[in-house]
Amino acid sequence: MTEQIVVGAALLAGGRLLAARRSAPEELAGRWELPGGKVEPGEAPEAALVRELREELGVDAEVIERLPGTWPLKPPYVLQVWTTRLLPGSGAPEPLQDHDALRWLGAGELWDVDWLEPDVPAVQEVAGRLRS
Ligand SMILES: Nc1nc2c([nH]c(=O)n2[C@H]2C[C@H](O)[C@@H](COP(=O)(O)OP(=O)(O)OP(=O)(O)O)O2)c(=O)[nH]1
Repeated sequence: MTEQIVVGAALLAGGRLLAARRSAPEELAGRWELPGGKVEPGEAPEAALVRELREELGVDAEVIERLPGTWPLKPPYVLQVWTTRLLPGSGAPEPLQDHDALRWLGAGELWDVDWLEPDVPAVQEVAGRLRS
C-alpha cells in the first residue's frame, strides 16, 4: 500500500509550541496533536501544511524546516512534521475546525498535555530545539 502523508505543524512563536486538542473522532478526542492533516493528491506537503493551518486555526503561516523522521499512523498514513511560524499580520490561532482547545507550551510545559503517541518523538525533537 502506498504511504499517505499526514503533515503536522510544529508552530513556534516566542520559544513556545502550539498544541491542539482534537475534538473528533471519538477515539482521538481529548488527545493533543500538532495541527495538520492529510496531503491531498498532487499537493506538496508544505502547501498542505499552510492550507491546513489556515482551515483549522485561521492563521497565515510559513514553513521553516522538516523535522527528521517519519512516524507510522493507522495504515496507510504516516506522520511527517515541519517547524512553522506565523507570518507578520496573521491573526492568533483559534480552534476553528477539528480542535476544541489550543495551548502554547513553553520548554518546561511540553509534557503537560496528553499527546497522541505518534507525536511524542516529534515533540521530543522540538524540545531539543527549544532548549538550545
Ligand atoms: N493532523 C494530525 N493528525 C495526527 C497527528 N498525530 C496523529 O496520530 N494524527 C492522526 C489523526 C488522524 O487519524 C490522522 C489525520 O487526520 P486529520 O483528520 O487530521 O486529517 P484532515 O484534516 O485532512 O481531515 P479529513 O480530510 O480526514 O477530514 O492522523 C498530528 O499530530 N496531527
